[in-house]
Amino acid sequence: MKVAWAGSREAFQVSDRMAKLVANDPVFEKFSKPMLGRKELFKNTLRKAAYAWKLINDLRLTEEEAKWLRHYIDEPNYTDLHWEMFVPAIEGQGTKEQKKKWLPLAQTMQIIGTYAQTELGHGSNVQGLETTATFDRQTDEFVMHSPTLTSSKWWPGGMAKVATHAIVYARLIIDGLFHGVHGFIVQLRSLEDHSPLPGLTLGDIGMKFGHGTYNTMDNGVLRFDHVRIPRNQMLMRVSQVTKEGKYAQSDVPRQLLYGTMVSVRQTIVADASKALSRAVCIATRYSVVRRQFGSRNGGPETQVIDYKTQQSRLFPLLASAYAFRFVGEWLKSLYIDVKQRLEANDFSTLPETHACTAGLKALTTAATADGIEECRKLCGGHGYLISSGLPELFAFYVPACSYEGENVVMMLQVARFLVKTVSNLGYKQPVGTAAYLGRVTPLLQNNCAVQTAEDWLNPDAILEAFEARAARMVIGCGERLAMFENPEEGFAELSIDLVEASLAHCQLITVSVFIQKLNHEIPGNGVKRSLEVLCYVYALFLLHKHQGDFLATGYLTPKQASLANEQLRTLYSKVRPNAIAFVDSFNHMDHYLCSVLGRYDGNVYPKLYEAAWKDPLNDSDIVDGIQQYVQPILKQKLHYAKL
Ligand SMILES: CCCCCCCC/C=C\CCCCCCC/C=C/C(=O)SCCNC(=O)CCNC(=O)[C@H](O)C(C)(C)COP(=O)(O)OP(=O)(O)OC[C@H]1O[C@@H](n2cnc3c(N)ncnc32)[C@H](O)[C@@H]1OP(=O)(O)O
Ligand SMILES: Cc1cc2nc3c(=O)[nH]c(=O)nc-3n(C[C@H](O)[C@H](O)[C@H](O)COP(=O)(O)OP(=O)(O)OC[C@H]3O[C@@H](n4cnc5c(N)ncnc54)[C@H](O)[C@@H]3O)c2cc1C
Repeated sequence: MKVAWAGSREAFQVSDRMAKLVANDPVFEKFSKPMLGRKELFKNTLRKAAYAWKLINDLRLTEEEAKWLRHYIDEPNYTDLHWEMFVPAIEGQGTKEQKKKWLPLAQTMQIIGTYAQTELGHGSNVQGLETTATFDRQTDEFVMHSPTLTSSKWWPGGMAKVATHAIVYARLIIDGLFHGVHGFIVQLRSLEDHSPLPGLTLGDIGMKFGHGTYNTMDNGVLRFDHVRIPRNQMLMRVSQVTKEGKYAQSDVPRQLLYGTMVSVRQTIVADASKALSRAVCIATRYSVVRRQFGSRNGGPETQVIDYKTQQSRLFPLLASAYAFRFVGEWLKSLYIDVKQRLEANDFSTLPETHACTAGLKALTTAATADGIEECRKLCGGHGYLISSGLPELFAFYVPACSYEGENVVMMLQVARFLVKTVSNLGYKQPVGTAAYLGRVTPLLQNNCAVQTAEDWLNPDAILEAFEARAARMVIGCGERLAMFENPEEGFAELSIDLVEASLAHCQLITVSVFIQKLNHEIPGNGVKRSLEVLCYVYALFLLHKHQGDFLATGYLTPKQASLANEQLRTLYSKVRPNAIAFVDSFNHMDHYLCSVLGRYDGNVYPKLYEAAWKDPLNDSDIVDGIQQYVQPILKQKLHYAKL
């Protein structure tokens, strides 16, 4: 199962080696992080990042190994933006000459970059950005300027204190004409003494949610006061500006300007299963250790994992972690394929890839963030302790619902893709993830054939149910949209339904990828049978949660919906004996989990007790402030008993 989770034996070995490297090195200790102040916390992160870079070079780690190393260090920092956004932006949007100049500098970290798109006034609406890049023909330069307060760049990670360079998105202006938003490589700091270059105002935007998690990142603010950069620092794969000031667009579609976001959204989907599996591992192990009620004749109480209600909250999350792992793997292969096509100037699959990355990013991050919080509740009161590992994991993860495309905004992008697909149905056969929309007639006409709970243990029945629900919701939206004279007005009016239809479409993708995975790639019958159980749990849990959709579209009868729920209960009993094995298969080490409740050895209570004594408040019996503020209250003799 560890191999099935990792994707291959080799993938397992690489990640396992890197997990151990990090866990066994005292530099990467992280348990004390929540006790540090912001400055200490930040310096500590800089120290770890520098040491990691040294390890990467000394040990000659491959790109894959380096990624795992950074992952297990488990602290967001400036290198995330450098490797995941700055470098890919140059790779995807730079010309050959630009790549030749900038990539070697970035890949050896002689320069450190960030991705400066969002502003104080605009994040989602990229076309609304206000920073200007005005071409000056006399000097062959662009003048970068922040004309308003709301045009201040706001959020870019690593920008406040570390990055030497940024890809800055700004409105291109030539001779007073606006030519859309483009990316520019801008140097921010001196490579000699790290001071901000003239004309730039740079700073940190302040503390973020949670203490020891995202505050290791220096998210920054940046303002330009007429800062000049050479013309050849505009990323020019998509559009070019000549020294005469002529604006030209190559036959590469404009959407490629958004390519870095497609790349990172894909990574975010691939990473969702890491965060969810981490929370599920903690909650499952603790649910086996924790006992409440049910003691008979002085025997042990019931392990909380044996309560059906606990199972009904925990096991769907376990199944979701596996579903997200597989859909992440699948999306990565879709992305690699589109990347190769784009390099060969084949842009045909870009719209579908954009819809998949946007929609699955929204689906997986929302479910993961909610899932981590549910795992915290599944651990009862102790889940609220920092030492459970869950509050910090939640604080770290939850911004994924907003960054890289706010989730609802992303679902609306999926909706645009679906509406377009439906409106083209007469003359363009949908393919890939939308192929089912080419079979609307049977999907709209045939209803579910399930008659017993057993009938739900059938991948074809499940797939058809999810296809019929999504098709009926998408087609329904299409029909209602057609009644509006102005399509944009209609889209806005129906946006709630469109987001729900998009979610149905994305859930269909996750369910069908899970089923495909079982059909083709699982080594070993035991592993395959166990994963089949999780696949059914995932699908039937979604069906139960969204049964309103399945009923309202008329595909299911109430009886069939209740048979699905009955089957789900039976499936939970099948998951229970393997629950610990399922979570051990994630191969998460104690160092990575950083949780007393999720310890591999289950030695929870003595370690919880021990961890409590490490709190700085327990350094002495009488702490600072008691004499000054508590003793006087105790000693005063007030006339009235109550204030
Ligand atoms: C403990 C365990 C691990 C935890 C893991 C945590 C996760 C970490 C994972 C990975 C590490 C990565 C490190 C990164 C850390 C995060 C840092 C965050 C960075 C950022 O947030 S950067 C800023 C991101 N900003 C956005 O995403 C903005 C969102 N807005 C947009 O994308 C767009 O503006 C828009 C799509 C909403 C609208 O675009 P626009 O106004 O231009 O107009 P449209 O008319 O709608 O679109 C035009 C046209 O283009 C198509 N389109 C849009 N986007 C794309 C795209 N990306 N690719 C291809 N095509 C695109 C759109 O569909 C339209 O097409 P049609 O004209 O309809 O054909
Ligand atoms: C931790 C973190 C790190 C970040 N790192 C970076 C970075 O490195 N570089 C960078 O450039 N940016 C970064 N960002 C910024 C991030 O990309 C934006 O915050 C994100 O894209 C969301 O945009 P917004 O803040 O403008 O949200 P808004 O769009 O203002 O969202 C507010 C609300 O409005 C709703 N809404 C907006 N538009 C619509 C619409 N059309 N229809 C319906 N509802 C709508 C949303 O659903 C949401 O509920 C980061 C953000 C965070 C939280």
